[in-house]
Amino acid sequence: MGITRILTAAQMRKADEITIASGLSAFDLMDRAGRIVANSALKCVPDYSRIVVIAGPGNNGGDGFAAACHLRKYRIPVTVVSLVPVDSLSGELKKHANLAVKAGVKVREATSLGAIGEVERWLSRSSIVIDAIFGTGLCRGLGGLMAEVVAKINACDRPVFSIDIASGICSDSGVILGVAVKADMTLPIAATKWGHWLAEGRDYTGRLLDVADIGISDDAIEASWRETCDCDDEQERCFCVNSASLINDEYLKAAWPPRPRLSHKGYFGHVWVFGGSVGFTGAPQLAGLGAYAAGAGLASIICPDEVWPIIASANLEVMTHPESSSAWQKADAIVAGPGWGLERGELLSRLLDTEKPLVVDADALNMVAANPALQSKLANRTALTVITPHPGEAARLLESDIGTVQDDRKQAVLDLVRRYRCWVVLKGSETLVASPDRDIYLNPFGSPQLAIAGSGDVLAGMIGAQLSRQKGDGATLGELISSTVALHAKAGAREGWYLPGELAKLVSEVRQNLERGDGKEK
Ligand SMILES: NC(=O)C1=CN([C@@H]2O[C@H](COP(=O)(O)OP(=O)(O)OC[C@H]3O[C@@H](n4cnc5c(N)ncnc54)[C@H](O)[C@@H]3O)[C@@H](O)[C@H]2O)[C@@H](O)CC1
Ligand SMILES: Nc1ncnc2c1ncn2[C@@H]1O[C@H](COP(=O)(O)OP(=O)(O)O)[C@@H](O)[C@H]1O
Ligand SMILES: [K+]
Repeated sequence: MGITRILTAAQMRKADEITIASGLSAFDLMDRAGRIVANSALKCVPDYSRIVVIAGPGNNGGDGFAAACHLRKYRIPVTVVSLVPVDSLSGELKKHANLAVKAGVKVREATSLGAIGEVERWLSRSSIVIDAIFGTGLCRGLGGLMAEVVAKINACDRPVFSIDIASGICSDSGVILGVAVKADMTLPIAATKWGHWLAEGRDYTGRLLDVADIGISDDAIEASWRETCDCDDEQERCFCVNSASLINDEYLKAAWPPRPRLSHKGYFGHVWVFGGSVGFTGAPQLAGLGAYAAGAGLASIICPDEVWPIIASANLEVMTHPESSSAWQKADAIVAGPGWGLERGELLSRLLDTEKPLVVDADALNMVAANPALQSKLANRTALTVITPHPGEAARLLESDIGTVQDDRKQAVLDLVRRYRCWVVLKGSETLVASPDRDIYLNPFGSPQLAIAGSGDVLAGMIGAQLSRQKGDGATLGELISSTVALHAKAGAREGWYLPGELAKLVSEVRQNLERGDGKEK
């Protein structure tokens, strides 16, 4: 399984340009896209009945014509409904339209609202509708004829197969630009786009098929990231995406290799959780359980003296010390914040001063958000640091609001990196992980079942476990942190209701399956 890249529209255009400049023609790219669309769509057609392609004015429409042509090779009856006059097409679009006609594709035009009844009739005769109206070139809200056609597609009760992205979804933000096709499946061309994942995009994409490889190389994609950065000063001001990819099962395997037979608890690291306060005695315990679930050898809690007896007596597994203890100085990694309250700024400041790998979570983030001195310490910390805000905490850290964070999560995660210069885990549906060098990893796993108080505490402890055993096993930091988010999400997506403490158990089951290498994790 290769890496699945995530691109913006500008990056996709740049990667196309680079590929074309290297000798692969735009005609061939479109032909390859069309062939893969045809083969994928055929898998969804029950018999050799008619396929209707709705083609828009740009290259997405061109992919539609090319697909129609390839479908004819299997003698499938195909109608292309062009939403612009076919005579107005030019370049490779025109060539593919001509080839489609030659191959026996019925080409019809619907270029004004008066034709909407016709469109409805063609749709009713199709076994599957291929949406080739707009791809990454959509730049403004749909209106008039285009909007009416989209409404008819959504009402036609046929499976809808979108080429590249559901028409009407902004490929950079996932928001609906006026109206959008509600696809049953989408075939991403050359790479996934942010719009498949963000905002409403994920719901409108339907099943996201494997990326169609049309010959745009990884090198071209990496160059597109570099060449679409328009910052003046790479060192100081640049906060464009350096790379973006989906977290996949390979990351999980890299992060949890088989346990060495001669290993011991020290090998897997000792995580220390700083947290707990009156009313919030469970949070550090959940983080401790999370640390064990992700594979830590030892987990301990340091909590305020007044809650120490409660936390210490509530569990056997996680060692518990009052704040006066200095045993934590041997920690392999520290998790600060779960249930800690807002009165622990001085201790947090000391932890920021250490060279220990540190996860800053929950109330520790709230203290940072309220205190410029802590902000500066966090931003200038040289040791490995991960912050794990949910959207509310992210808004506080950015002096913004939750709506702004959620409307552009990619930008929010980059803004957090720019400001705090550390690893960022922006939680929520489709959690984003970003490195200080602005490599972004998107977590496609999970379930709204995770929206339960305490599940974030479990995750913080899990990340602590990964940081405490970074000595191990050859996985990169990006793999370690993003696979931890994915493991938590996979465990949380398992059938049935669970309490956050039980989530730790589910995490440990998925993790053990990975370590055994028996591939049974679901
Ligand atoms: N080099 C190529 O030829 C390749 C093209 N590809 C396909 O091409 C697509 C991108 O093609 P384009 O950049 O031509 O973009 P689109 O095909 O998405 O559409 C752009 C056209 O739509 C018009 N438009 C935008 N918003 C509109 C609105 N709201 N109402 C009416 N018209 C609107 C624009 O003026 C432009 O003419 C990709 O999504 C992919 O499907 C890929 O197959 C990769 C290779
Ligand atoms: N709708 C959702 N879909 C997927 N994951 C979710 C959803 N809502 C919450 N989560 C996950 O659940 C966890 C909640 O963390 P957080 O909000 O910090 O909770 P708490 O502080 O109560 O532990 C995060 O890992 C988040 O990504
Ligand atoms: K489309």
